Amino acid sequence: MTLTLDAVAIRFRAAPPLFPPLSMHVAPGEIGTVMGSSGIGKSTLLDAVGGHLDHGFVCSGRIVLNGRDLAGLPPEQRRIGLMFQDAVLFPHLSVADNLAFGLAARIKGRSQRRDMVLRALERAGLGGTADRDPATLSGGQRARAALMRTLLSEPLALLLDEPFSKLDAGLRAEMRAFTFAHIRDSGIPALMVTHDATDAQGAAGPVVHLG
Ligand SMILES: Nc1ncnc2c1ncn2[C@@H]1O[C@H](COP(=O)(O)OP(=O)(O)OP(=O)(O)O)[C@@H](O)[C@H]1O
Repeated sequence: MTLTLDAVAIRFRAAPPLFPPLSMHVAPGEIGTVMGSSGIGKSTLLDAVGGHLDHGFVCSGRIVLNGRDLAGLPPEQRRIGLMFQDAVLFPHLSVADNLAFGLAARIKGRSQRRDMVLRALERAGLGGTADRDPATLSGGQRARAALMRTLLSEPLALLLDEPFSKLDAGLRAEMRAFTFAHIRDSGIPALMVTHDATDAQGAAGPVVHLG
């Protein structure tokens, strides 16, 4: 699975483009990093890839996932996972039901879903937390559970917008290593927006600076 941005540029209505045309190739399991000053359009670029551009924005160039040009496709047909600063688990569901959420459409058997969720929790170092209320987990545990929920939905690519910026320094290093290792293992391409040069170094993939 690969993600290719080919001369992608975004403008708002008749305004000039937010940044010069951007090209980047992200290989399977690789993490491409987008850096640049505040307001340059980094989050808007992720919106364009995910299919969530606000009304009035126009995207030119090509965004190609696994050989398929994404132009005009709605988000649900793109199957792109998202990871944001705030790892939000549904508060009214147990940890296991949170992870099972994205599986329900694809895996019909309840016990099969449960097995997949328990295995994912083990992999994330969260064995034994399945039936707990998410509010009883630590911030780091919640962040790991949220990432596993996203990966279990088998996205074709992953978008990360400042994924570690709200975590304290120790947790940030741990979560960075955890996230990047799981992306590499999953073999999906990821695109990460960050202000933090250490994130970019850890990602060890292609890096672009907008503007
Ligand atoms: N719905 C909108 N309508 C008009 N302009 C918008 C809209 N959303 C964002 N913008 C503008 O588009 C530009 C890019 O915003 P964006 O959030 O993508 O920047 P960013 O590089 O991610 O910034 P930051 O690093 O501060 O998060 C900004 O100038 C912003 O004001």
